Amino acid sequence: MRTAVLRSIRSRLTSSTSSSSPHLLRRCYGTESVPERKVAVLGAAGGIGQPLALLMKLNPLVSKLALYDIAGTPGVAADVSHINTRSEVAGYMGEEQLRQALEGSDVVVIPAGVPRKPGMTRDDLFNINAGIVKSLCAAISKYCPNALVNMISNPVNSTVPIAAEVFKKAGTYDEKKLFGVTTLDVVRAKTFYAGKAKVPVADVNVPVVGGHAGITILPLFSQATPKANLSDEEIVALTKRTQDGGTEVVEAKAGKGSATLSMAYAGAIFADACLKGLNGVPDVVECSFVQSNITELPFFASKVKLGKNGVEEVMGLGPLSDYEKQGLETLIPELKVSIEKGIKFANQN
Ligand SMILES: NC(=O)c1ccc[n+]([C@@H]2O[C@H](COP(=O)([O-])OP(=O)(O)OC[C@H]3O[C@@H](n4cnc5c(N)ncnc54)[C@H](O)[C@@H]3O)[C@@H](O)[C@H]2O)c1
Ligand SMILES: O=C(O)C[C@H](O)C(=O)O
Repeated sequence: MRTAVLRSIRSRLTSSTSSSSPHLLRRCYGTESVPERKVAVLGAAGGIGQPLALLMKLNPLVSKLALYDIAGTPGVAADVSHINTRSEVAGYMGEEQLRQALEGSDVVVIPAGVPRKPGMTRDDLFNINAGIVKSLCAAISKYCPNALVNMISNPVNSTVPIAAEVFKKAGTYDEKKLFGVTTLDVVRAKTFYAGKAKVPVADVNVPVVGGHAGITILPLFSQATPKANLSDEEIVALTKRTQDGGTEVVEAKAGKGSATLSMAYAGAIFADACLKGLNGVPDVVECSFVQSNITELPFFASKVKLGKNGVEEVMGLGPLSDYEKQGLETLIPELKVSIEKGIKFANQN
């Protein structure tokens, strides 16, 4: 039973999250040919950090796993390190160990920061998380300026622009290497769509574009596959449930935080896609909030092709339904404000 579960998780992480062929992956990842890759998780002792550390330890593409937090990492690292998989695990605690945690990293995943409580918006986290993200990104620009950065800390619509500004000031900004992790929106859209359309969830694909907060999350159910005959009312309900997915969890947790387990899963899927891209696996595609020129906004989430240098191609939106066109028009002003807030913070503080 235990072996079957582990096999299933590992196969999900190494087979197609994207359009990559499982056969090709198997050929690319014969044990001898897997390159060395270091992944650092910043905020590794938290609600997301701990299950994410577990999932990254199960990922055979990782050879070194650095677990950093301001407290609690020795225990998490000792625990995870006993799992008999490829990567070597090390825990780092406190700012004086941040350099060691980051040096040599290929991918840095950042779930550091405070989560929401009921009644809060993601933007209410800005005052605390903006400063955390800014200082962590300053360290990244010093110690691993070439790493791919996977930003999970909220509000993603502002923390990604903050990171970009910090990297620009340090002279290390590479727009191909900075990603806002919006995979949980895709994970939710797939789950909700499969339930409504009564199709096997493993077969479902749904792009989610825009940003990562409320109406800025725009699932494109008109492009969902397998196709299903859903009514307009059903599409509206699915869209709203995807947009409010985070709040649904925050309310259910009743003051004990926000999504951690589903986020760890989503974060692991996205980090895995980044590693595959770095390793030269072709046609790795995931949605992510990146520097973009597909709309008038400087950052936007859409399908992105990942390659050896990070973003290989920011893909277009594809054909939109009238409902989606309207959603796009409505989200742009809100997303613009969040992006500008992040840029302003980074430049004033
Ligand atoms: N992008 C998404 O889809 C998504 C989904 C869920 C949660 N989130 C966000 O992820 C963040 C973390 O959520 P959580 O539930 O894991 O919170 P948590 O409070 O359980 O864990 C956060 C961890 O960050 C650590 N931390 C704080 N300051 C730090 C610093 N300067 N350096 C390193 N670590 C630091 C804390 O010690 C803690 O262990 C929140 O901002 C939350 O809103 C994003
Ligand atoms: O909703 C939150 O605050 C956390 C996260 O952004 C989510 O979508 O679950």
